[in-house]
Amino acid sequence: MNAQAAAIETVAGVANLGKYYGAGEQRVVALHDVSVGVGRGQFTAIMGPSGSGKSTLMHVMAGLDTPSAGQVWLGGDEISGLGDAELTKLRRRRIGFIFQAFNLVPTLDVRGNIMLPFQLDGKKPSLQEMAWIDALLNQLGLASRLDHRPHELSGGQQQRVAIARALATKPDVIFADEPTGALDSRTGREVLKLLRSAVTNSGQSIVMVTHDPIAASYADRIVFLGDGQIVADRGPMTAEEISATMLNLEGHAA
Ligand SMILES: Nc1ncnc2c1ncn2[C@@H]1O[C@H](COP(=O)(O)OP(=O)(O)OP(=O)(O)O)[C@@H](O)[C@H]1O
Repeated sequence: MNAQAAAIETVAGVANLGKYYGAGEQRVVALHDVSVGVGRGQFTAIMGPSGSGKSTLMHVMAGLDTPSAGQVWLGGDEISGLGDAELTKLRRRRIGFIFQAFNLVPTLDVRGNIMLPFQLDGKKPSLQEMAWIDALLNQLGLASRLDHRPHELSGGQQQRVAIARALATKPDVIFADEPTGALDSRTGREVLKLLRSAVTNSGQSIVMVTHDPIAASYADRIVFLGDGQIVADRGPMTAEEISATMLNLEGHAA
């Protein structure tokens, strides 16, 4: 893949990415020569067996970790080579995160958690941004919970707060790491529908790491990793087709 072309057509991408840990006998190749671009306004799932490099790829794409080799792009900007301070600013302004464990601030209520990205960036939301946040709160069924702290909410409600927080700033891309991993299957499906709707109805770009075939079946595209490399890159698939592909990959790895 041509890195420059990827930068023009994609909202986030990596070119010839390598991530290595340790040296000599201890050397672990987490990712080797991975090139992939994530489409703007698309829901992309990253799947693969345990240890295949999913989290590492997500962390490097999101500027949470630095590459050992290759380039990383966010929109038209190369972010590989940026220092910690610049990466922190970039993550605050241009990237949203949704984690398996929700990662809400326990001492802040729902409103405080959703406003956090603005606060950390030292700015007040504009009137337009406030209107968008109000619409999100209504859509996510959180309007009557604004004064509640995370421990007063169910897991599904907490994840909805995390989704609202991620969507509030309309980031270039949202990275979701096993967003349904801590939820029962019914609540998990509700969360997946919300993510799907953010892509379909609001044009948000989402990259989701998961090993749940049902979660990945909500995506427009599924990138399969095996042993630190991309082994398949597909359009939408059913959960059954995804399970079969995973079994095949795990069979090869065994
Ligand atoms: N800090 C580290 N030091 C050494 N090796 C690491 C480190 N982080 C990850 N690895 C190794 O890199 C490889 C990829 O790990 P990664 O966590 O990206 O996989 P994964 O596909 O997300 O796995 P899982 O589904 O189990 O979370 C694994 O072999 C892992 O042991």
